[in-house]
Amino acid sequence: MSYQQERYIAELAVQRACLLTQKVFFEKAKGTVSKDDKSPVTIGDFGAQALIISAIRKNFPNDEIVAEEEASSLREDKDLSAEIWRLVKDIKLDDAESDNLLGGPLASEQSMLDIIDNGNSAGGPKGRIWALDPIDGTKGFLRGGQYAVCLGLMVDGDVKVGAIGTPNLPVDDAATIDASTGAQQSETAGNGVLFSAVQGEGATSRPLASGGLTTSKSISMRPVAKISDAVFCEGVEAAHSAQGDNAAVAERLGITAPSVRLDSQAKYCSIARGAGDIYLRLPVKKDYQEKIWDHAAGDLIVREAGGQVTDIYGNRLDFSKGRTLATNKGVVASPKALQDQVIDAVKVVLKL
Ligand SMILES: Nc1ncnc2c1ncn2[C@@H]1O[C@H](COP(=O)(O)O)[C@@H](O)[C@H]1OP(=O)(O)O
Ligand SMILES: [Mg+2]
Repeated sequence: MSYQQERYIAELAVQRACLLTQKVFFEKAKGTVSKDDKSPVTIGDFGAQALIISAIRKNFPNDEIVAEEEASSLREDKDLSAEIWRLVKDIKLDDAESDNLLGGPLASEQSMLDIIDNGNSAGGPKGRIWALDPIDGTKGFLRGGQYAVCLGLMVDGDVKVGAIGTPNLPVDDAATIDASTGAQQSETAGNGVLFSAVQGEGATSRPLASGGLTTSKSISMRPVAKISDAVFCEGVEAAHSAQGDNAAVAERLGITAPSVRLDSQAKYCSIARGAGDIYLRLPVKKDYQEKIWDHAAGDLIVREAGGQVTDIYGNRLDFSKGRTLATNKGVVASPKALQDQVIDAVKVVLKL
């Protein structure tokens, strides 16, 4: 079966949620709140989750959803809830027909709270389950750097559809990202990309601001003749991946170019279109279990662009174990032909 309808709805739902996150950023985060104020993240996270789940409920009422947030704290904070509702109720896509496909606006603040709690599935190996991260890369979001709205559909534990909106990545697939600055503001013309993939049918990108699938272009990883010429990506946050170990792996591979640091699943998206080649996420804490919503969409997009995605042992990420990747440790992604070499280097560095 083809999942084009699911992809279409996922793209539009992510696109609409990105509009909300951008509005929150420009209203709340940019210059007006201190770095310690996490409220823009909270508002954007809950609002984007409500918008995306309502679109899934409208189109695929029987599907389950694993999403990062739940609304109990929001039910106790009436001011915050009202603030989120103020933003959520007015967000719509420019194109009315597309907006109708998503079911139009939510009915009330109460239904928004109820919808948020639809993301409480336990996940698992059976059935149709969506994995949603409404704002991945919250630190990047607050900085005006990279963040992503991520949605994947798993069927019987296998990722079939992925859609990722990256409001601050350059539209141009050939644009290189400056390793030292990374972040790009969304108010700059030419930023905002929507990536998507269907299993067996390739990966695409299109400008976030455009509608529909007609403008999508196929994307693929960059051919790398010599592994020492590869560019590697990693997270900005030292707490999320072991940057020293990442660097040691790169050194073993003969890579001398500095890493490109980006927050969020924008890393998967970047290597999928050839802006960078290898994504290393070597564990900092031995007992940390990666969450499925942090990887489902990106895993598929990279594999459909010609890459391989595994954990540090070379095992594919297993999305059938519940809300976390309970049987995997870390993430390593690269062009298929290079993956064995990269994993060998990882094993030496981590003494596996
Ligand atoms: N110790 C950790 N190891 C790996 N990832 C982590 C860790 N702690 C949090 N994360 C997750 O890393 C993601 C961001 O990744 P990146 O650094 O690549 O942008 C977030 O979703 C965050 O989850 P959470 O939102 O639950 O804190
Ligand atoms: Mg996340």
